[in-house]
Amino acid sequence: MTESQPRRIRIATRESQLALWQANHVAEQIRRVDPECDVQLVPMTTAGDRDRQTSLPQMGGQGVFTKEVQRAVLDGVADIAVHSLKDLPTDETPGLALAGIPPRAPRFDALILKPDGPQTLDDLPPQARIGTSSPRRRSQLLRLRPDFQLLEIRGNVETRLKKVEQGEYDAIVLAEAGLRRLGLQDCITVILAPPIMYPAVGQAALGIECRDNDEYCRQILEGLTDAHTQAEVLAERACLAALRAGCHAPVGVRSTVHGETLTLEAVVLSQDGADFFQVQAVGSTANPRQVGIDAAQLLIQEGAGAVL
Ligand SMILES: NCc1[nH]cc(CCC(=O)O)c1CC(=O)O
Repeated sequence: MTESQPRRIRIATRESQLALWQANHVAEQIRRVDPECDVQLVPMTTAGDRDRQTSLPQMGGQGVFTKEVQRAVLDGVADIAVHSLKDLPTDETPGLALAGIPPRAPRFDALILKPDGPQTLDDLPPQARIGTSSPRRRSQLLRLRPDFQLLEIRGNVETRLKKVEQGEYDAIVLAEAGLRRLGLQDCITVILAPPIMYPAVGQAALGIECRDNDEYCRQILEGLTDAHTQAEVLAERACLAALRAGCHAPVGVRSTVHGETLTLEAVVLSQDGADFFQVQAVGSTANPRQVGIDAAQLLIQEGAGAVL
């Protein structure tokens, strides 16, 4: 990087409230590491934002929130792309590098119950109506309570909260991280942590991509990266990739780092929650991908391939 040249980073982002919060957050971090850098946002609409009716798996799934944002960086309309890592397909995109992985927020799921009804999962009546379109959340809830009615829900976080407030659902499940970022954490009734509910691969983490030959951006993004989070999410993503399952598969994970030891627990469920496969792989933070591959192999050995 030449010190005398004016520096600029244009951030491609979806224009949802959550995506804008995340992009602004990254902009602030960049300004902190390079106060001379002119940081701008380039908001855009993605396929996933345009079509709010179709369920995500039906839309062809992979990359509905990320493709356009990546395209802007590849085309040179922007310099970096900020994604919810959970929504970013595990297949590498030629020309782009996943160079920035900032510290992860609280990663569990949150249960939001109708204010005037029961206030725990166990107290919900038979056949309670639960709004979630995520196969991972549906399967894990059905494993506990096969009687629940799992119903599709789409729309942004605020729309979904309104639907449970108005009684269209008895409960909904959303990521704690997204609610916190939007300042909506007060609506959370209970946190659903393992072994009740394993979070998604990459949940609560951000992934920042740049063009793979952009040395300035790579250096900046490496400066925003948290080694601990990076080791966890690389293991989680390697597991999902090795299972050849997408972000809509009923796969949950919990990774932990202690010193140089990386542990990955992974679960795979059938859609109805009746079949449940659970494994644990342990390895080194120096080779996180291997831990993910090992976990996937264990799952396949256990027979999880039959439900993926
Ligand atoms: N698939 C939508 C999505 N992508 C990222 C988040 C929340 C933030 C995160 O988990 O990183 C959400 C909403 C949700 O799952 O409640």
